[in-house]
Amino acid sequence: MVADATPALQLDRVAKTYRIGDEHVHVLVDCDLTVRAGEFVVITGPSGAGKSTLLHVAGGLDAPDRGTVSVSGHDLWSMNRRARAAFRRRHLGFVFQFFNLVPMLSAVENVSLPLVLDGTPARVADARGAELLDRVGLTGRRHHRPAELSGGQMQRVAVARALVTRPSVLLADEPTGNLDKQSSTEVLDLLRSLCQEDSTAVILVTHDPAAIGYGSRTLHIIDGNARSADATGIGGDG
Ligand SMILES: Nc1ncnc2c1ncn2[C@@H]1O[C@H](COP(=O)(O)OP(=O)(O)OP(=O)(O)O)[C@@H](O)[C@H]1O
Repeated sequence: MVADATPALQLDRVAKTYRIGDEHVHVLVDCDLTVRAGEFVVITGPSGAGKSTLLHVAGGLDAPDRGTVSVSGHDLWSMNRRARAAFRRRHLGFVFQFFNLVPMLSAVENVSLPLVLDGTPARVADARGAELLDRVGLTGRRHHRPAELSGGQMQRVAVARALVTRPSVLLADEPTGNLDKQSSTEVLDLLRSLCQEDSTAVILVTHDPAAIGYGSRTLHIIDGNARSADATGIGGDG
C-alpha cells in the first residue's frame, strides 16, 4: 500500500505581525512546517518567540497575514469563517494549559461536546464520549464535573475531548504546564499512545524538558521560523 503523501499539516511561508501602537512585532516570518500523519513534533523556544501564535495560526484560530495553512490538504484560511469553524471541529483537536473544560458539564458531556455541536445524535455522541473516557482511564469519573476532578484528570478529559472526532491533527499548548510530574507523565503517555493508535499528527508546544523527550522531532522557533535542532545547534533529535 502506498502511504498518503498529503501532510497532516502544512504551513507554507506563513507570516504574522502584531502591531502595538507604532511598533510592529514580526512574530512569524516566512514560517514553513510540514507534519505527517503519526508524527509527534515538539516545538520549543524562548518566551515570546511565537510558539502559541504558530499553534493559533495552524489551528485556524488566528489569521496569518500571508502564507497558507493546510490540514490534510485543505487550505484553512481560504474557507469562510463558518466553514473553517466546522472544519476545525472535525479535523483539529486542541489541548490547552488550563484545560478549558465547560464547568457546568460532566466529564462525558465535555468529551462528547464537539460531536454534539457537529450534529451527531446524542446517543452516538454519548457512547463515543464514554469510550474515549475509558481510553484515558476515567471510566469511574463520567458524571463528575471539572471542579470534582484533579488537574491531571481534567487534562485527561481534555485529551479525550480533543480526540473524540478522530482529528488528523492535535495541537497542544503547554499541556503539562499546570500539572505535577506524575500527572504530566500520565498525560504525555496518553497523548503519545492514543495519537499513535489513530495516526494523529501531534504538534506540542512546551518548555517542559520531560515533554521534549516525547517528540519524534523537536523544532525551535528562532527568528520567526520553526527550525530543527540540527540547524540551530541547540540540541535535540532534529
Ligand atoms: N494578540 C496579540 N496582540 C499583540 N501582540 C501579541 C498578541 N499575541 C501575541 N503577541 C506578541 O507576539 C509575540 C509572540 O507571542 P506568543 O504568545 O506566540 O509567544 P510564545 O513563544 O508562545 O511565548 P510563551 O512561551 O511565553 O508562551 C510576543 O511578543 C507577544 O507579546
